[in-house]
Amino acid sequence: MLGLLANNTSGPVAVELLRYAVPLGVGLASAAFLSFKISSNGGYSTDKSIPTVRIRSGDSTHDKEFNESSDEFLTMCEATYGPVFNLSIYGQKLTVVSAPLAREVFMSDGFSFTDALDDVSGVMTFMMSFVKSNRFDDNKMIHEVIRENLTPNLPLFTPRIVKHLTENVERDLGHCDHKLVKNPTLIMQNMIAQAMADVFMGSEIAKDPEVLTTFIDAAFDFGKVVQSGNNKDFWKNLSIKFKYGTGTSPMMKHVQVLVRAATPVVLERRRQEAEAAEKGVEWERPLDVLQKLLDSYDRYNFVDLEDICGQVLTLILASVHTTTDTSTNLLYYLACFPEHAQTLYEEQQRVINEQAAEREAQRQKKLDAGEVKFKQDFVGTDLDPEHDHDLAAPTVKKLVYMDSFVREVFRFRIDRLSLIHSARQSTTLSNGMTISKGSKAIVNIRSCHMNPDQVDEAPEFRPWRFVGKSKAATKASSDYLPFGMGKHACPGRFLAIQELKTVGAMMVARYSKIEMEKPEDRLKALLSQIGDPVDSGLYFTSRA
Ligand code: HEM
Repeated sequence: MLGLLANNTSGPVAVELLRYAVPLGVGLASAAFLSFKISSNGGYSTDKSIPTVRIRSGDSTHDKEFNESSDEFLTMCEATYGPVFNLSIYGQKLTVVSAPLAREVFMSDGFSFTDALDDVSGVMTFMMSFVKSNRFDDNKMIHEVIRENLTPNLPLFTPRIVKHLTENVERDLGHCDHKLVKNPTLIMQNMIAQAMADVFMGSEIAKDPEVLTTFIDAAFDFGKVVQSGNNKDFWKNLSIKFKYGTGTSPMMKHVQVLVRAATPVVLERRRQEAEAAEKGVEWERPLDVLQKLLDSYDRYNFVDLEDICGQVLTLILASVHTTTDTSTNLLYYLACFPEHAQTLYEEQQRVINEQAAEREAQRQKKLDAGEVKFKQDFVGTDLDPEHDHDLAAPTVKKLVYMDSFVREVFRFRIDRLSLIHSARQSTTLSNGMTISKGSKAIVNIRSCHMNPDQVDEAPEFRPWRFVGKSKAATKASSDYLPFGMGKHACPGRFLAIQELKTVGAMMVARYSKIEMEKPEDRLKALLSQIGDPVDSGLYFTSRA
């Protein structure tokens, strides 16, 4: 069934490895997960006006109290100490910044998420080992490439994404009669990797089984290095630089897979482009990120194809694992709230029926006007009746209940403390407190997502709360931070949400029931974080 997967991602080992995979879109990698990698770097702000929360007698840190009930503990801290306070938690000394000041952490240039990630894991040295250009640009190039090329072309990418998702779900899940899938992540990762491979490298290269394996395994291999201890330790860091700074990075094998698969395709594209130029006709540029990078060769001073494939690898690390994790989590929400799955199904039926009727009306209009002679002349055109019921981009856009559901899942499933930022310079918040240079601020996401002033009945999962509001699942704001916000807000969120909504729509269309294998794990499933897979499998039952 999952024949294309490499051995190490197709069994229980994969689940274990998930714990260690830290993709670049590390917003999801919880502070708890990163904790064991840091001991003394940074620390809390030296500003004396920031209170330090008293440690409970008998404890040596705040971990135990936090773990007993993070909501209660954080509410108590805010009530007693105000929105900014210091904690000794996750093996670190962190300054917690809560709403309404949390947004300032994202909006100020004084704070960096990437620096914090590097501080706790030494990840940048490793990242630098497989790209040759744009190394210290603070993700500017990759951000631009996504913003200017990928996001605006999403409507064109959507049919290809849908095709891969559909093919995969039909092959790996198919018709089910209360079929137990022990590890739905494996199905999701295959689907997402294939769709991403098509978008990033183009349809032809995406067919290559080794490329697909790279899309799946890269984050695991990356995680294995990044998780291996306190990389900021001087000797450890030096050894990482020595080991991975010289082209011997374990990621290079993935770059080489991409280079090998891309080389003939790129040569053929060059040939076609030259031929078109010779004939004076316009060459129809292939639609994928690879082509966009090739076209931007001079703009970004890329060094060679290996460099370009290294940049694609960065994108893979940011996208595949994060989107796989959230798609899998979405399935658990559908299982936990079957009554809402029915509403989502009905919405989809309605929207698709409207689409089909609209297309039929357009065909009729053309026939009436004599623009098209016979009905069968529409076959193979944009108005081919075969595609009347497809999930096209405008259709996915109209799934407002699905959008609200997805946003509510992200809101509800928050990691209470997350998105650590390093202070690049001393920065004074609007309440007068200063986060001193070199210290670490962590965002109290609970105070943002569960803020009773902004969110009605915040502790409740209310999936339709955003319907009719201008709060799309892609829209970052101070009460919705799964993608961060401000200048560095995740540029891939438009693609990620498009895929998530499509996965959700496909699943409710195909399966009348998705159920938890172990209903007692319900709460864990709802609140599980990346790298912390749920123990319970899922049962699937097809619609009649
Ligand atoms: C559900 C899936 C995803 C989640 C939850 C997620 C989350 C995040 C978060 C929290 C950040 C940090 C934002 C900050 O610094 O404030 C981030 C950054 C980033 N993400 Fe995503 N991401 C996802 C998918 C993707 C995808 C599909 C792509 C690529 C197509 C991508 C590319 C990036 C890049 C390049 C950055 C760095 C941006 C910068 O530093 O300017 N992500 N992501």
